[in-house]
Amino acid sequence: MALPGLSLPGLGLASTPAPAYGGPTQPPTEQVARREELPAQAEWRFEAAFTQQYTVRVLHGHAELFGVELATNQPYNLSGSKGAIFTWQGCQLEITGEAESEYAAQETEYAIEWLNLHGMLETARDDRPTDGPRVLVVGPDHVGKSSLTRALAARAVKAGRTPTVISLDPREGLLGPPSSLTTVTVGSQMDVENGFGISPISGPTVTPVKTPLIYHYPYTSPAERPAVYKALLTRIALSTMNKLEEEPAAKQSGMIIDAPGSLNDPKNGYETIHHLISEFSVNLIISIGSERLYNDLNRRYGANTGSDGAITVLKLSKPGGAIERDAGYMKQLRTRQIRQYFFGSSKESLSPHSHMIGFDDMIIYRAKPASGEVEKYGADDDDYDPSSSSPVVSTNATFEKITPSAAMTGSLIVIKFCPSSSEDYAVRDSAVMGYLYVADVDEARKKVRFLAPHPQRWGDRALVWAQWPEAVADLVT
Ligand SMILES: Nc1ncnc2c1ncn2[C@@H]1O[C@H](COP(=O)(O)OP(=O)(O)OP(=O)(O)O)[C@@H](O)[C@H]1O
Repeated sequence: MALPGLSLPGLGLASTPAPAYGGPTQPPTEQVARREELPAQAEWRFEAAFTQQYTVRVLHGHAELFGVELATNQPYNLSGSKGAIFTWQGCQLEITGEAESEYAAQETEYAIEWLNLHGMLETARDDRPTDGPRVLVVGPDHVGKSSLTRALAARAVKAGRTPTVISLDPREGLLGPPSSLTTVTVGSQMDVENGFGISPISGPTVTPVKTPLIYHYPYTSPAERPAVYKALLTRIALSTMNKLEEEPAAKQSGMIIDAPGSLNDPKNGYETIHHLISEFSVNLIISIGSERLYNDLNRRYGANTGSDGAITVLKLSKPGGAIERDAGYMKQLRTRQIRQYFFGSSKESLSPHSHMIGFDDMIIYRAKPASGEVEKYGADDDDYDPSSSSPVVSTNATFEKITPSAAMTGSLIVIKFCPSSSEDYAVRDSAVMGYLYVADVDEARKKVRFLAPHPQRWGDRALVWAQWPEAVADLVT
């Protein structure tokens, strides 16, 4: 079955240009630019829908978006984003377009807390050059954890460091589509519009390369398959630590781990937080937006010394501007991330390639849905042993082999580095080589047409049908 409107050059079908990035936006209309004067330590908070053209330009003074400085006189397209442009000394902005919400705010004490935290990390980096800070950011959903992570990384890069950012929320990808758990050492400044930008696993890039190592967690929440999630954490920690051992400057810069908000749950999340702390030898825990979580962690770790020394637990308040992103917005964000993976961003467009492969020439696995039994936290935890790489018992296998079907149309397929005949645990633990998009499944001719970032085939690798994130029907129009 072909996707409606599928007509991308390279897919062998009639050609019409596909949008290079993002979703469809409203046709540009004549927009009147307006000016906003921000006093010192104020911020311009905005929520622009994906369909709204929204551009901001700094006319005078200095301003930043989550730690990344905006260049004077350059227009930034902030369509489909929510955030705050902050100024330390005051600035004048020129704003063009409509937003769902926009206002100047002066309750910005959080910015000073974040700057102090950066100062504290800098001191730790200078005091212990061979052993940088290992920071875990935890808290409920929508309290600014990812924004803090981004701001700390941006400030560290500005200070000449190369921090490693570890993003562990399967609902939102970093340098990859949702379901990616990413570790990346950041050596160049982030982009105001596109954050961490585009990864080379998406295709050849011209901007300074940030090469991530990506693992795949095929469920929406760690609580769905805690043993699978924990096994991946162990794997990510090991690869990250090994990499940092070879790069003294990155090791000194340390790591910042952005944990999913769903871990803020004593019953279904705390055990995973403890596992995270131990696997990454975390020495600084930042708890945002939850007194209870802070107290629970402080009670357990505040006075403790781990194998590498003391663990500090700090509490930060939730920034006033951090807001809930509803299900509709998150779905659009996921679609945009998938689109960006194949087609690039506003800064840099990519050209994906088409591959037609017969059913018999590939082995595809599907992540088994978490059964009610496994969903209950701990039920599949008994066979989890972080110190061994032995397979999980077959009753708790993560994957099953499937025959391609039309139901896969519009989904992502994950190419793992391991061979297609690997054991269940090896497929689970293997890093991601890249993603494919299922453009079309011809059940009669037993062929699948994939969209891939690169022209060359991937050889004998395990392929995993990702049912999360959900299929995107209009990726190619
Ligand atoms: N000071 C601020 N002003 C305006 N918007 C903000 C501010 N801080 C964060 N936001 C926005 O609020 C939303 C939630 O923030 P963020 O993603 O950092 O939270 P989170 O705790 O990581 O959430 P989640 O756990 O759901 O990923 C984002 O859209 C972010 O851009």
